[in-house]
Amino acid sequence: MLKELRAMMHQDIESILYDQAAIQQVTAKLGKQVTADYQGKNPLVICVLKGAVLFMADLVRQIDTHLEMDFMDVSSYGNSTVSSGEVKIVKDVNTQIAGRDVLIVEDIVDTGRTLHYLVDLFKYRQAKSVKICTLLDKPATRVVPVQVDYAGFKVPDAFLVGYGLDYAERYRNLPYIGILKSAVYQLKQ
Ligand SMILES: O=P(O)(O)OC[C@H]1O[C@H](OP(=O)(O)OP(=O)(O)O)[C@H](O)[C@@H]1O
Ligand SMILES: Nc1nc2[nH]cnc2c(=O)[nH]1
Repeated sequence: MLKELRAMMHQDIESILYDQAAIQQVTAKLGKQVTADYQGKNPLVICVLKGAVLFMADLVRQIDTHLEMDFMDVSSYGNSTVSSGEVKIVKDVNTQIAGRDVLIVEDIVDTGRTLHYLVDLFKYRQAKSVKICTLLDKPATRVVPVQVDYAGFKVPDAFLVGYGLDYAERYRNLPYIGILKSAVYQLKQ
């Protein structure tokens, strides 16, 4: 049953960009960089739900310093492949931000709106520092500027799913990252 569902989801994928091995390799590299930069700092590592949850789980296991974790749920795409332009907080963090070294963990930076909003928010809350670690960076579609401190892969201008990334809440559980066939969403938008 699980295999059949996986095969059905796979039929909607145009091509696989990064398989599990590639994701694991780049995550280990990012973990080493973060480890080196945050020695003795006890960073507050904030996962941006829902897309970044798988990356966060793998990344923190590659970071070799004390750290704290928190989770923020923000959304701007709904069931569309196009940003609504409005970032909505669905769930805020529970931790006091003032004085903390904040590391935001994202699955993808696309228009940059989500991260621009979050960086401003954490600076307003007087974080000591705010940095961004994203698995995927799509620079061609940037609308607002964002300084990405750690990036796994630079990706082309295509709608990606898998390994946490969804279309209409589907495909997050694919173990790889692929380009979604446009036929899947063209009729629905
Ligand atoms: O750079 P941007 O254009 O703002 O896009 C990036 C954001 O879009 C996705 O989240 P989405 O709003 O789809 O919510 P989700 O993580 O719950 O899927 C992704 O997880 C990022 O948070
Ligand atoms: N699933 C998914 N969500 C996104 N949010 C911003 N860009 C993307 C993308 O390419 N795929």
